[in-house]
Amino acid sequence: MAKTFSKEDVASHTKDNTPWIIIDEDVYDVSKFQDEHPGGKKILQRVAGKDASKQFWKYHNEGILKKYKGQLLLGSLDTKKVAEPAPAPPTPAPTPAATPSPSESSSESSSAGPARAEPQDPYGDLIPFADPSWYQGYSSPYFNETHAALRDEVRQWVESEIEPYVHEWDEGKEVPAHIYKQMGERGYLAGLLGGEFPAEHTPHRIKAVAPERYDLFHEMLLTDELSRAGSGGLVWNLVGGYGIGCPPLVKFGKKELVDRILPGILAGDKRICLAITEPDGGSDVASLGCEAKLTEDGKHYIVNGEKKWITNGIWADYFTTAVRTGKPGMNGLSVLLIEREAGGVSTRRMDCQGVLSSGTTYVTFEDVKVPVENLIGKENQGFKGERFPFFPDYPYIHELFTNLPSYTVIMTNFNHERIGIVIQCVRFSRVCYEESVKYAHKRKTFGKRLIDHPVIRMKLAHMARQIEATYNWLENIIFQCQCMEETEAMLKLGGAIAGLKAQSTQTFEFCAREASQIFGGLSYSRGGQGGKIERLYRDVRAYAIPGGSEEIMLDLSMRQSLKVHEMFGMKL
Ligand code: HEM
Repeated sequence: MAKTFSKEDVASHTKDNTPWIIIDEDVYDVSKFQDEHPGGKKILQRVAGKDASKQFWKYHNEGILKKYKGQLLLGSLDTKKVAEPAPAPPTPAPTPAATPSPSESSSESSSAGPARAEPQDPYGDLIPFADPSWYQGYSSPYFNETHAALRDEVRQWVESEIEPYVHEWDEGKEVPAHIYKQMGERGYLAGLLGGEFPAEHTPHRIKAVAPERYDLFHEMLLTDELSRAGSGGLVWNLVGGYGIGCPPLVKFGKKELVDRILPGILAGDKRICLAITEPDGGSDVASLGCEAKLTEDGKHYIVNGEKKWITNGIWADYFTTAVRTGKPGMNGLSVLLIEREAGGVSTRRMDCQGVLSSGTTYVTFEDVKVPVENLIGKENQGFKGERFPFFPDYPYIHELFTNLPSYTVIMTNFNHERIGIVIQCVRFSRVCYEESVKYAHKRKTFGKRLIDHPVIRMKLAHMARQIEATYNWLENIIFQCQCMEETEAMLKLGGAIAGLKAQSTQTFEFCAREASQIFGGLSYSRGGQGGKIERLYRDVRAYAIPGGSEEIMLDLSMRQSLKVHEMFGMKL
């Protein structure tokens, strides 16, 4: 049982005698901590023996208590009421509303019209717009009890083992290896491949949801809840290289190669990244020059070249790499799985503006010998290849495929990557907004709380409207992806996803800026109450530029959508 103390007990622990303080009816021993307290020793001593809750909340947020509780908490006041036990989790009784995820609903039920959706139990802090509306007692056709259980599973992990340390990790430019390992053991890596849960390749399972019920909304939730830690560096460390480097291997790699290396990757023992961009070529992939020459015996490629801005490259064991195997242009590119242990692979960390713990890397390949079995997809068809022979029964789609450039290994990856970016940007925007709402309720200027100033409410309102608009478009896109075959989705949704990517990065940039104005100086210095905002502000460019810059995305969104709808019979 936790220890209890009377107010008199605490009062006897003053500055001269092992100082204790009270925060929210809990008792803390700050005697050993006072010398290292970043706010100063004297300020702590002045409240020694007293209730310091008011002063504490003025200068700190809840993350501080989570971080230091283990070290400083002695017990509570004997007057503190014991918290009611948490209500039992809702029984997973499938209601028509909350249950059928799109993949589960039959064509019969869909022809009967949408069922009336019952809301799930409210979850989280219930600050309006700080979480998706289905967390807060509003109905949704997309989420059932398995989604709610996964949300809680990830949130608890992030709040206890990640969020309190994210600032240190960002400053140290690294996330401890055991966190990545847990991503594997908890089944989260396996759940981030953009499709079915790969149960045949890993013994690891996600506790909250069985593989056969796993869908794209679960995957969305994983990334969303991880992003709540408020660090692009953290999310990119954990899923940045894997989320874009592994799907091409799984979808287009030879069975022997996949069977040999995928289980180690999914377990979190080995790391993989995607190596496309070069010092001389970003979005213009046709100009890539990293060369792979077939040996005379036809058994190996010899790879020479440089890659730049490669997320996770510094820690990667495997590099899903775009190489030139043929003539100049899009038709001479292939994708090779390069293994670090082959030798000739060097990696150097790059110094960047943001996402500091993500390990942005400069990679050089010097006479690296790669077995031909490591070719992913077909030679010279890494980007552009055979026409897709799908949908013969649907002439308009078939025609579409034969009229547009066909997309292979790398192109199929883009939608998945961009949706991941969108999910992160929406949550980071919510973090900026949520932190601002909380701070605006405690900070006073000119005799009023910030929230009581109309100009501050106006800022919050503009943040919220953009967040909700972006998020609702995202949900719709995830639903469409779930209803379509992957190749069809890639083509029909590519334009919308590109537009949404630009929408999300502009929303993120706006929210980071407005939050920073609300926090003032606290978001100009690193760490502390405005620490999340300062960090996210630096991370913005890492979202607006890679994965297709805003300019390219907006242009593509119109070009591709117009082309697709022309095929549908668009009337002008
Ligand atoms: C359990 C007790 C406490 C712990 C663990 C603690 C911890 C910290 C930490 C880690 C910081 C660095 C900034 C941040 O990360 O937010 C900080 C700053 C500060 N603390 Fe505390 N603190 C405690 C109690 C108090 C109390 C009771 C007061 C006031 C009476 C206080 C006043 C301050 C001030 C003024 C700052 C500087 C804020 C700034 O830079 O804007 N702290 N504290």
